[in-house]
Amino acid sequence: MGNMPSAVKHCLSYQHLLREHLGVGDTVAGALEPAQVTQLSGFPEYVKIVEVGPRDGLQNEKVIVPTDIKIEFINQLSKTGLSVIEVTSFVSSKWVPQMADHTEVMKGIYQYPGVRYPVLTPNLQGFHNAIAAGATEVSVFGAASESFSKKNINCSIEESMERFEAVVKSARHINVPVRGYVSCALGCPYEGHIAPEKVAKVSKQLYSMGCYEISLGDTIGVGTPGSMKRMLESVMKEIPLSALAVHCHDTYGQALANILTALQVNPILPFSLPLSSSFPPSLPPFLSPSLLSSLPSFLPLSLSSFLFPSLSPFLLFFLSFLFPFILVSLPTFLLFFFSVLNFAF
Ligand SMILES: CC(C)(COP(=O)([O-])OP(=O)([O-])OC[C@H]1O[C@@H](n2cnc3c(N)ncnc32)[C@H](O)[C@@H]1OP(=O)([O-])[O-])[C@@H](O)C(=O)NCCC(=O)NCCSC(=O)C[C@@](C)(O)CC(=O)[O-]
Repeated sequence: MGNMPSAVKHCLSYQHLLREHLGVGDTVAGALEPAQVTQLSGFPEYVKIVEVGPRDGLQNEKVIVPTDIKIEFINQLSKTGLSVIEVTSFVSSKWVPQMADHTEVMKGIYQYPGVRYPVLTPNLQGFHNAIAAGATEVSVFGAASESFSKKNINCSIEESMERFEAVVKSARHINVPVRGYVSCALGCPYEGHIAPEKVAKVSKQLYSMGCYEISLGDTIGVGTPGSMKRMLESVMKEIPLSALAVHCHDTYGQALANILTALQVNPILPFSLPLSSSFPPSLPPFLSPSLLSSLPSFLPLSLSSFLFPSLSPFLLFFLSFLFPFILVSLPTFLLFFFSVLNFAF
């Protein structure tokens, strides 16, 4: 799509998605016919959003963001109604200098009641540092690709599992919940295609050792609805859907399509995807994050490096099925109102 701004690309793929996958014409969600709204039913009632901007977003910034700005950023995010904000990584500053201020950030933020602030911990050293800095939830991060594991955390998948077991064991002693990431769930920058069975295997290992949620990362954004579906179907054979999350990078503008597919895979059971986008303070009231976080927990969703303008149509579309009453009843009410006026005068 050449130099088209990413927000426009998302809108285009959103329309494409409606047409191709849901049989809905050139329309926006707010203008769906009642029959089309019914077609969209079967989605989970709630999406849990795991905001990962302060970690996954800032770790990729060429210019290192000053610590006080990070703290302010996280404090502002906390006020939006998000229930989970990934704060930083307790990793080596030689590997990721952007996260070198992890301790200061963790100690500096205001931890709002009701908001959780997980941090990444690749090994016991990171875990102990995180706990000492005040972390109350951590995430281990493995990969379904050997090459990626070596490049990212300098060990094989097998070695990483041993390290993570040690972290989970220590965390359990002090009642600290642990999330598990599986990178390269839909493709690897070094190995290309990754078999869904490999993703399922690593996911199962993490879940079996005690990670309460497994976040399946499309690390380089090469996933498509088809590969997302195949991968999820494979992972779902090994671990319950209620323990799954997805983490979609939008590198090629496919994140919305992939998330929609994930939402459709099994609408009956609880589901979890992390959606790492920050909300602007001025959402329309019916799309407010506090509304999202107050709905029953069915689905966490993580979409990395996502901008609000591209998120908005998705949320509008996704939430519209929650409001068929509003969509249908407003025109009906107006018709009724005007026909009464007509009758009266
Ligand atoms: C895992 C290590 C540390 C292994 O790195 P290593 O060099 O193999 O570690 P080591 O155990 O041999 O120790 C070497 C040095 O590192 C230090 N060290 C050892 N551990 C730590 C620690 N926890 N915190 C701080 N320092 C640490 C240790 O103290 C020692 O220091 P020295 O004696 O040389 O001064 C390294 O590879 C690393 O830090 N990797 C970070 C990778 C990373 O953060 N990647 C980005 C996050 S993952 C991601 O973005 C994917 C995700 C989650 O978003 C999902 C998706 O999109 O797919």
